[in-house]
Amino acid sequence: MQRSNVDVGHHLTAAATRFGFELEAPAVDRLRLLLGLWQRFGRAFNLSGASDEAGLLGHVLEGLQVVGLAHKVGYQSAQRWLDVGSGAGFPGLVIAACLEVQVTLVEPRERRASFLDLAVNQIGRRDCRVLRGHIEGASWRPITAGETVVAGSFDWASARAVFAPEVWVELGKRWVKPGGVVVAHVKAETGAFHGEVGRVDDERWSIRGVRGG
Ligand SMILES: C[S@@+](CC[C@H](N)C(=O)[O-])C[C@H]1O[C@@H](n2cnc3c(N)ncnc32)[C@H](O)[C@@H]1O
Repeated sequence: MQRSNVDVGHHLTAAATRFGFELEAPAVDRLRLLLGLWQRFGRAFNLSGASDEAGLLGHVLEGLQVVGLAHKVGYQSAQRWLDVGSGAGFPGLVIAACLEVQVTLVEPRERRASFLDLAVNQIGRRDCRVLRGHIEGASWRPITAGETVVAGSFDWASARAVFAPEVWVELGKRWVKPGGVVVAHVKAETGAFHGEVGRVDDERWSIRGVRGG
């Protein structure tokens, strides 16, 4: 079923309210723009997963849970956020659309990284950057020479569907500063992680924040 723009905006703002924050009009506009880009370019850039609006909205809503966690735990503008294995931009592009944090989106695959570049520019977030390469433990293996990313330098780190959650929580702690927060996506029934500082739940997925040492 095709929703009107009004419906989509209402759906997004209602979800944000459910996740404990107010989604402002510029963020709604950016998310609408992104939904258009995912639908238009999904096939050409080989972005895996849903390309219909209902499926995409599911991914966006899970990203809004992450934004809700950032509000709940307490983020500050201009903080540095690392999103590993962004793929089509989940949750990295949703974060860039909603929060005034500097997002570094890491994605090894060329066409996906090109799409992320395009999308970051289209939503007017040129302060965010897209890097092609792999995160391996606390090491960075670049594909594009000269691009660096330094372990222990981020305030927040997320990775959805890239590593097993318990592996990611330990790995992510190496990428955040002391006191930084690692964001994990887990099934709702998963027990609390050691050092967990907040969670935002929906029916299927639970987003957890774990404080780095
Ligand atoms: C299953 S997709 C998930 C994409 C997105 N996070 C999402 O939830 O839709 C995993 C992505 O992680 C990337 N990836 C895999 N291993 C990686 C690594 N070691 N460092 C950075 N990215 C990685 C892949 O290229 C792929 O785009």
